[in-house]
Amino acid sequence: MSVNTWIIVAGDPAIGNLIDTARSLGGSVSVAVVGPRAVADTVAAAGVDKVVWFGEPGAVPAEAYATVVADAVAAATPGLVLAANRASDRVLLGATAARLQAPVLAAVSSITADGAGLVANCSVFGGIAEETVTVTGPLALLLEGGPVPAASTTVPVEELPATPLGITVVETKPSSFEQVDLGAAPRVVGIGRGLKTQEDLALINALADAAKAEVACSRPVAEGLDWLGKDRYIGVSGAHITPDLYFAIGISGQLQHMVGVRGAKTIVAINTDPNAPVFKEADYCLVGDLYALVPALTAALK
Ligand SMILES: Cc1cc2nc3c(=O)[nH]c(=O)nc-3n(C[C@H](O)[C@H](O)[C@H](O)COP(=O)(O)OP(=O)(O)OC[C@H]3O[C@@H](n4cnc5c(N)ncnc54)[C@H](O)[C@@H]3O)c2cc1C
Repeated sequence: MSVNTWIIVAGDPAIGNLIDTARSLGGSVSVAVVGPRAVADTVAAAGVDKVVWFGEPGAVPAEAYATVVADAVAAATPGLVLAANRASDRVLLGATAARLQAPVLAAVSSITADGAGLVANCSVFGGIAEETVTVTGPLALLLEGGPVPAASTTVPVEELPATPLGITVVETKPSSFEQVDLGAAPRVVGIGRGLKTQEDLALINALADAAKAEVACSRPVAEGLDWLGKDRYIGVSGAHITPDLYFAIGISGQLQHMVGVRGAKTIVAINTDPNAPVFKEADYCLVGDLYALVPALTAALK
């Protein structure tokens, strides 16, 4: 059984993982885009079959398009609707699922189609257990976005006239931390409580620059120590990432952290404790002091 899928995008075209998931089910892959035209153009070149775009949003937040997106996607009667696990995307997916009377699942590790419907494996209790569910009607899934793929073909962007709901952005103030979308990063350097001072983040930033990576952290570094923004911590209550390469540096590797990096293709861990749990899940285990190993790695990468 093949399944026709719609992907909903609210301003961030990082949907590589969603396209792979949709393609694995064999049906058509269509995308509904809310946001600037450039986002629709990027998605149209990412290896999908159809892209619809709801026009320039101006000062209107993506959430204002919830009903028009829900109506357009529901009219196509998809078997599956996907969105990346980001704030605005979640709102649009929820509205569409309600319109389709479809259940919404999050933390899904795999999805397949059999003769009767869809079968999803979902991680539950913070990754301690996995639940298998079957769904006979349409289904909506929240997944990690993944880097946007570059495909060889581009499809035309179809513009749909849309009247958004009455919400307007009147002011935007930047937070004191630089925002980051870890889900779209191909390489991530994660730092934990093995770092002694905030000033020592300079070592981590230098490695990230050399590796062309984003900097992330364990939860205590962002909540408690407050050395990095809360959008930079990874784990069950933080970001779930799917990079090609993840460095776990001075991170013990507790379950609550590791469930956020299980989608990483390669994990390199640095820890002074040879029995640190992180080494059970790492592909490359460097037992040693981060203050010696990180500068050495940075120099080697340069
Ligand atoms: C409900 C709940 C939700 C949670 N959600 C999250 C979450 O989403 N994300 C998350 O990260 N955590 C989460 N936690 C916290 C989690 O359980 C761990 O406490 C946390 O991940 C530990 O962070 P850490 O590895 O940085 O620190 P630690 O566990 O203190 O580990 C520090 C590590 O650094 C090593 N080290 C020390 N010095 C050096 C050195 N010089 N060189 C190299 N290595 C060194 C140590 O050997 C140690 O392994 C959650 C906890 C709860 C209860």
